[in-house]
Amino acid sequence: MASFGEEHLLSMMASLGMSPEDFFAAMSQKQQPAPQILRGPPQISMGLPPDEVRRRSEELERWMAHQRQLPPAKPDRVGRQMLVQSQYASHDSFKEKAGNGEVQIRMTIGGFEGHSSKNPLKDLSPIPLEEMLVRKVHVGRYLLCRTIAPCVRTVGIQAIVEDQAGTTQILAIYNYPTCEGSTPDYVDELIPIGCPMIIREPYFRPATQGPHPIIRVDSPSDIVFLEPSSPYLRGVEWRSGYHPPSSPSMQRSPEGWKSLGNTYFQSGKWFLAARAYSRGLIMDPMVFLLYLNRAEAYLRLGYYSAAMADAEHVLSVPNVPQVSRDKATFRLGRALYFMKDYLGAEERFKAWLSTHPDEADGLGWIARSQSRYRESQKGEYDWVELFEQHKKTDLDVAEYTGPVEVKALSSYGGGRGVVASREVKVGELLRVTTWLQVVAKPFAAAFPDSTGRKELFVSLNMRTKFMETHSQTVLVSRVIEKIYGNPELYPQVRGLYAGPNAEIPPSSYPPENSPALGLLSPDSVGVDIDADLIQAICTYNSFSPNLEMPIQKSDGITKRKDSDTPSALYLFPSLFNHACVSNAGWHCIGDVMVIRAMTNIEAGEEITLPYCWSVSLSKRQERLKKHLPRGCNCSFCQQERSDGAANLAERETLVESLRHDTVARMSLARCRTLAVEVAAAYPASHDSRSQRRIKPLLAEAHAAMGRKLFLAARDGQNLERNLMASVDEFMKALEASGITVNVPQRKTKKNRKEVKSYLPIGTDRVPMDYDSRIMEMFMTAACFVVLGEGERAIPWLRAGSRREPFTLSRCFFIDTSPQSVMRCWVGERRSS
Ligand SMILES: C[S@@+](CC[C@H](N)C(=O)[O-])C[C@H]1O[C@@H](n2cnc3c(N)ncnc32)[C@H](O)[C@@H]1O
Repeated sequence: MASFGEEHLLSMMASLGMSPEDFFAAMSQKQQPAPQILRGPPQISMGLPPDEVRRRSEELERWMAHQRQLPPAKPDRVGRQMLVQSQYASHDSFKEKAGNGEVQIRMTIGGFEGHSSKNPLKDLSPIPLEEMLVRKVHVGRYLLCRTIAPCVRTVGIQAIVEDQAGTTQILAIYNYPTCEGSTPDYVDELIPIGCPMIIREPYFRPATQGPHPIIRVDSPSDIVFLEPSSPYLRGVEWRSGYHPPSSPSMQRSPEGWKSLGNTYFQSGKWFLAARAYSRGLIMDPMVFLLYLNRAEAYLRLGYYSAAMADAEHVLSVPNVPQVSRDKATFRLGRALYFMKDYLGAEERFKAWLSTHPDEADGLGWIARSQSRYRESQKGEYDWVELFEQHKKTDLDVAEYTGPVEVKALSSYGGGRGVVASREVKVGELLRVTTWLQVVAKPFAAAFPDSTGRKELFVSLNMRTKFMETHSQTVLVSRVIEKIYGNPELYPQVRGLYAGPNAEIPPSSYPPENSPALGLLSPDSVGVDIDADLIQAICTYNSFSPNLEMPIQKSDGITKRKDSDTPSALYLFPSLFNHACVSNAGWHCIGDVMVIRAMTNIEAGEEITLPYCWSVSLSKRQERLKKHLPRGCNCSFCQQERSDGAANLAERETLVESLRHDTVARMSLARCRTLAVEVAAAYPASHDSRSQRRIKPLLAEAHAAMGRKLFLAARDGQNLERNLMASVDEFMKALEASGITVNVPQRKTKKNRKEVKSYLPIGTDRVPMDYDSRIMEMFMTAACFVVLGEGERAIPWLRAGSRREPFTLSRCFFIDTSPQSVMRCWVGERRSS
């Protein structure tokens, strides 16, 4: 029974539509203590400025350190009725908000006090809730409990559970498969009332966002949902009764489970379907149709090794009718395809086609398998076809790794890096045979989704003390789900660098083949997933795939439409170390990452990538902080620093003046003096005779000047003079970026062919800021077209549209014909 006070509180929470956790969090926010007293944790909320986020994170860290020193203690118990009623109120509110189509904004804290069990369930002994202590991981024990109220989607899933003795507690389950964006109805079916479960080595976490401790499960491998005949339920009695009120009834036959599974399948609830088929199989493992159906459900979920195992099982059973064998063969082919066994897949599709000669589907799959095999073996891609699909976030492409190998490089965090296994030349993809190329698909990815999102996450990453976007937040649970469904891939993720406080990973990658583990059933994964480790790995290895977007015309400036930051974990690309001016570069087409040489590379030379780029030294250091807490020391940064503090400070100021919006408002005269000021901030005495120095800020200044002159000409001011001056500035911009500008060749009878393919730029180096420089090449061409010198324009169009992926991707969005350049000029003039 709830006391009068409790009832009062209850009705207040219900009227506010708040769960006890939310309610107490809100209350403690109002009564936030002074930091030094450490009476309660600081509250982290959205919209705090970065400095304040850092300050509160540090305070939270101190608070947790203080908590760790305290002995474990009995929690204050909240009455059963109060918990259940407020959970129902939250559930109603959850349903109402979902019904109204409201986007649920959720905030969480990651990289902090996580716990995942590593001991097998068979070695654990039960513990009742009454014995569990706050601030303690109950190593060697397991909690048997069941839900007594509907579950509610919060950041994870919030449940109210009871143990056999009827003691109740709030349970928060994070990172459970298929929960992202789930509706109230789905959650009701995923974890129904009365659902019995086991929590391995439960952690009773002190409240961080409210005074109420909770049992917190971070890893889906720590929770085992029990089917009715589980040995862990044998002889178990529940003090509160056989079934909690409102618990759904269970199927009683394999056929019942099959038909329930089919109903789930038809409504796209593949996880629930796979679970229903599994329960049918527990009742009768001889029903091969349940394996066959489950294989399809696993395929839809992306649990490929499990799908393969089920399809293979059906094919191994004697006397299975041909129609089912065919289905199993086709499903096996698809599973193998997505497991990158393209030859195996092709074989299965051919076998399938032999019994279905009229089905076009089979031919399509055979062709896809053959293309993927070619790509994976030779690195031959149809780039144009790929760029055409650039908006997709799941391109059908095979991975390829060129002449590179992982080597122990002890000076780096993680102790490894990637080196060239033979000499590599930068150059045109289709002509040069010794190019470097790595093409990778993400292990898991999250892209901003403007349509139909039901929830928006923001998280505080306690490792970096930065707020993370929705995509960065959900990436962690997507990686966990991929491992859940494909446990044999876990070693490849676990072998990545997990930060300075984690174990040093093995020096080789990928790890030696360990015996393949499959998913046992949707309710039980055969591998212990360390959720905290995955969070760390995502922190130190994820990329933000810079989706290709059409270059938009506006003062010649490249603009992208992205408003959120996509986030993806790539496996092999995670092994490359950083250099600001690197010898290789990366970019993405859809979710496909392409890594290519930016300069010629010697055999054995380390290959580096830029993790980020900015012309500002301080901005680069700020962005690299989580990787390089003591700052980047690459040769380019060293060279920049050698210019001295005064020049660097001056350049930081000038970076601000060179922002595109500022330049757009600037007069031509001011822009000219700005270019002079920038040039002066690079002391000529530091220029090397043998090598042209890269001066990215100077490149920006010249490019800005060139654009100003171009616009002045377009506006009718000294057309010829301004266009020639504009070309001159563009040339200076290219040179400041490190591009060699070639003297045009004279046409003679002998070299007519060479002149036809002549490139006005050197091809031995692709600069960091190539995106911008391509624009200048096209604008140079435009200048020549307008000046009536089409012949001189053509080499610049050729230069800007070189047939290699980095440039091709840009050109794909631009019509590079002289007519189009002309049209663009006339159009801009009219609109101005
Ligand atoms: C994505 S991992 C790169 C591969 C890593 N070295 C490994 O062994 O797995 C990123 C981490 O490598 C280290 N690292 C990368 N570039 C570095 C650099 N230029 N200097 C020092 N450490 C670097 C940092 O510890 C960084 O957090």
